[in-house]
Amino acid sequence: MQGSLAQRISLPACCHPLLIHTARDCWYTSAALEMMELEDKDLLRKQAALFPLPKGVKFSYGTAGFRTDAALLPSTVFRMGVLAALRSLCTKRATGLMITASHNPVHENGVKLADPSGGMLNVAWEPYSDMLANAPDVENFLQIVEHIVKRENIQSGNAASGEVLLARDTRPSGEALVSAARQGVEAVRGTVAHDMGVLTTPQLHWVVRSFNNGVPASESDYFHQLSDSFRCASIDGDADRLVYFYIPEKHEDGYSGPVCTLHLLDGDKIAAIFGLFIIGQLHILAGSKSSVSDATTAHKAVVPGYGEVKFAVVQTAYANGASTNYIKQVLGLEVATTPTGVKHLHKKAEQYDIGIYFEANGHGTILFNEIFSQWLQDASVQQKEAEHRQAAKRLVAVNEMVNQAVGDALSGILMVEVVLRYQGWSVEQWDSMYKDLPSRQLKVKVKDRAVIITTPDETRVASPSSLQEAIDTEVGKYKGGRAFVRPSGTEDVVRVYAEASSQQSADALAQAVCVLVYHLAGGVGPEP
Ligand SMILES: CC(=O)N[C@H]1[C@@H](OP(=O)(O)O)O[C@H](CO)[C@@H](O)[C@@H]1O
Ligand SMILES: [Mg+2]
Repeated sequence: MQGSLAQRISLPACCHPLLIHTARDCWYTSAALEMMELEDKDLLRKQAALFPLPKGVKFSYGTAGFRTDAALLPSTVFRMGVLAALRSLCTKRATGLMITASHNPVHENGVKLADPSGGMLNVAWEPYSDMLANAPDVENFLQIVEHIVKRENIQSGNAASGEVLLARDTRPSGEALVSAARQGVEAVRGTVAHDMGVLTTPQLHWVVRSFNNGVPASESDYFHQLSDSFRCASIDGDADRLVYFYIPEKHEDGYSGPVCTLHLLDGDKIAAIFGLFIIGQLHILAGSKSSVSDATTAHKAVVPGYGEVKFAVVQTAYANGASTNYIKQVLGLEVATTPTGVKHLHKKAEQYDIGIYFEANGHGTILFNEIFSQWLQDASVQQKEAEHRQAAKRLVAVNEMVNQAVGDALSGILMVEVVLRYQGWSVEQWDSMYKDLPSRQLKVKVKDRAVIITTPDETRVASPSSLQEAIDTEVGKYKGGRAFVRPSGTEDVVRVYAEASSQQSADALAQAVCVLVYHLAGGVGPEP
């Protein structure tokens, strides 16, 4: 840029402010500018005098703000407080000021400004930052402020019309620097500062943007927005059970009973998506063209170099019938059934090369047997086709990620997220793999729950036989009905489970079976 400083500053106000940018090595000295109101100037002068420029230092706004040893920064931060206030008055919207030196040593600190949009300070204003930060004395500083006010046509007012949101990182120097920034903001008449405390830089930017958009803008609103944009996972008290859920946009199941807008993706659905992912990888390894929806060919995964991979999903009688159908018929997988309780499911799953087991209530994991694990490890390196090596690698990764000692909600979440990402699915798409049959689970108190003896798979009562006959008659009244009872292994009750084609029917069937248990197996207390 050619021309003397005097020439440059006498350019008309409409010229691009970047022209002034070249003046950063010189001090602004024009007296030709109109003065701010006397009282505004007095306040600024008084406050600015508290923050003298350290000797022999030259500041530069750099890529995204000033950054240096924290001890050198109070004057710069004060002045940036003033600039943030001017920018706010100019735009008639809130701006932001962040005190941070990011990853740099703790004795350093820095300041950067956020524009009303929530983005970085408008580059056209960066030259002002440099000029203000380097003004050698108070009078010079005031002249630059006057210049900005005039050039940007800033109307300072009596009413608080400017707002600056301040935040800092956790450095020990942060609090004092925020105080300097606040004094800078409030030295500009009509402007107030809001201290938002410790925030990350992007949080401060988000807060500024939200504030200006008139939406809730606190730190907790930030976290709510983040968490609300996920659908949710729920883990139980000791983190060995996992379910997902989401609230759909609109309630579409037509159920007229108690309002329930929550969609639950339970252990059955987790087993289904894990099954889908694993059979997909086995098909790749098998070089099979069959798709998961081609049940007739999908049944067996015969992998060259290994043979048939024994792969099954293990469930209990509580698995929703729709999940069992889906896993068998759509995924083409073997489904094995065991009595309730992880100890039974785990033992069964160990009988396969890969065994997925899940109880509907979210207990479950995936087991790989040792020989197959070793084969996968080798295959991930030795398979000729890159696609086959990749499929083996994915299974090796699953083998390492899942907790094979017992069901583990934390590793389960990671596994679900990985598979959703691999499939490119939302939680809603996952949910739509199949639609749960309406079901109801109830419990009945009896004198002695041990009077009920079930078949090994717990789906039928072996004794008293009159109870099973009565249940069969009741089930026969409901289209697609299924019901079973069993003594709980953890509570002093008999559990009743019913499924039917509508929620009303499932409720009615469960209720009717409760009454049968009460009468035929020594119910106590009032009739259910
Ligand atoms: C229907 C049901 O949810 N039963 C639960 C419950 O067993 P019961 O035997 O049904 O009380 O607690 C077990 C231990 O937590 C769990 O494994 C099982 O799934
Ligand atoms: Mg638990």
